[in-house]
Amino acid sequence: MSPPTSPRLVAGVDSSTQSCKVVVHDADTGAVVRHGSARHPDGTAVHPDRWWDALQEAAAAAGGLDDVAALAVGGQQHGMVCLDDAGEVVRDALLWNDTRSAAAADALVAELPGGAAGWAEAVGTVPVGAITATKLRWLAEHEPANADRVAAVCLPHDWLTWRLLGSGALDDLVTDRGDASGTGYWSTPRGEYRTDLLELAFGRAPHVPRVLAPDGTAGTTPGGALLGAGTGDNAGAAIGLGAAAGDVVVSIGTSGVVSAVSDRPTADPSGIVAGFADATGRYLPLACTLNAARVLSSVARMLGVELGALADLALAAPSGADGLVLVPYLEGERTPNRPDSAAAVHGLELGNTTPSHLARAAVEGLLCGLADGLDALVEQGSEVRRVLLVGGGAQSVAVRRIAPALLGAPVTVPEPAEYVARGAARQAAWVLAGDDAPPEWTRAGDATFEAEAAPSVRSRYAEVRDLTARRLGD
Ligand SMILES: Nc1ncnc2c1ncn2[C@@H]1O[C@H](COP(=O)(O)OP(=O)(O)O)[C@@H](O)[C@H]1O
Ligand SMILES: O=C(CO)[C@@H](O)[C@H](O)COP(=O)(O)O
Repeated sequence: MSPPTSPRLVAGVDSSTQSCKVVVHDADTGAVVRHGSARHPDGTAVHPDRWWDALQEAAAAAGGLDDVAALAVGGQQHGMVCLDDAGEVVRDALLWNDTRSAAAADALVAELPGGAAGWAEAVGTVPVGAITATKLRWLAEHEPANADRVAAVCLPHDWLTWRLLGSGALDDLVTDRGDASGTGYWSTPRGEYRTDLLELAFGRAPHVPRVLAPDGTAGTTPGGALLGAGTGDNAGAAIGLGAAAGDVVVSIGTSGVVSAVSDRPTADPSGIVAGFADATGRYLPLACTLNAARVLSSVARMLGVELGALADLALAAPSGADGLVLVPYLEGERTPNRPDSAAAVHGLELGNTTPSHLARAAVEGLLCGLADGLDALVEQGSEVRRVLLVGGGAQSVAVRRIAPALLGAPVTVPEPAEYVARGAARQAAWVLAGDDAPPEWTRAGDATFEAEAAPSVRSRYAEVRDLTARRLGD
């Protein structure tokens, strides 16, 4: 009898806003073999070395990567990583949720002929403070000495892939179409860089990463593992979930995201739907809010309870919280574009001033913002057969139960797993196999939630969502 053979292993990395997760999978079946994670620092400007440190810590916690045949990195989108001509980081990266470039975004929208519609046609997305191009404009205007040092600009997953490659040569920087499509200077409909828009934003065109095909390889790590192209975290989640036509993915992490894979690019001049690309050669129209899981943790802190108790409180109040509405713009907001707004509570009456009502209003406010994004996605042509709910916030039983009523569709909660890391690992397995399509990895353990639609909760939220105070900032 021949001895049992060990499975071939692949790893996926999710370098997200709050943490880094490393998951090692069986390349053939997708089964999780081992995993580890490490925290990222708080804040919206972070030195990329901290992501590298967290990746090392998470990989060690996952039992190391020495026996892994291939790996790929999924990462938070849009963050501006600037390198000088020696490959040194010029300044802390400005993350997707850093809103200091909101005025630069307005200026860039005004400067392109056609304004918002012109940008939507050109690259698929109307720039807001999240988009990399606006951060470059901010840098050029506010830190000219740093701007002068910039030889190359890339994104978090590009930089980590480059560090894993280890050559240190700027020419070895690579990205993929999923993450490139969030820069504001790569055209989703045309599949190529718009160097003219990079120059418009920054005044000149620094070196940018080569865009690999979805099954392309960045090379080999010094340890001998094949490196996949990697992608942005939302494209990573879509491939990790195996999202198909009619599936809408709602992710409640640091950001709130509603996205759907599509065979055609979108161009939404309202700016609500960002016309991104996915990690398989298709498209990923997406609406992203700045305020998601942290709405729940913040309100839990206000009420002095844990997240589980917050969910119980929310479920103890009636639908609509007897008129209490929480508009959750704790960090300003991106969709809708309200970078200067603070959060608000409306509709206080003697009868609804209980912890339970506030907890309910927090869950409903968070979900109403995502439901607005879902409506916009449908207007852009996405079909909704079911909603797949993922991210840390999907662990909340209140979110699971209330989401179908506000999103207007059955909500499927896949078995808790790191779907971004799984997507990156599936991409790595695809590169390793050299096949035409990613390997078939099956998922088990979906739970489905249904509820009667609650249009009155949506309309009460819509009445007050623009009634907010100005944000004083941090
Ligand atoms: N049971 C829960 N209820 C509500 N929020 C939760 C729960 N479990 C985790 N979270 C939140 O999920 C967030 C982390 O989710 P994750 O998807 O990993 O975020 P990110 O990818 O942005 O780092 C944290 O803000 C955490 O508080
Ligand atoms: O900016 C976007 C999408 O456009 C965010 O979704 C970021 O990609 C960060 O994601 P999380 O850390 O919340 O997963």
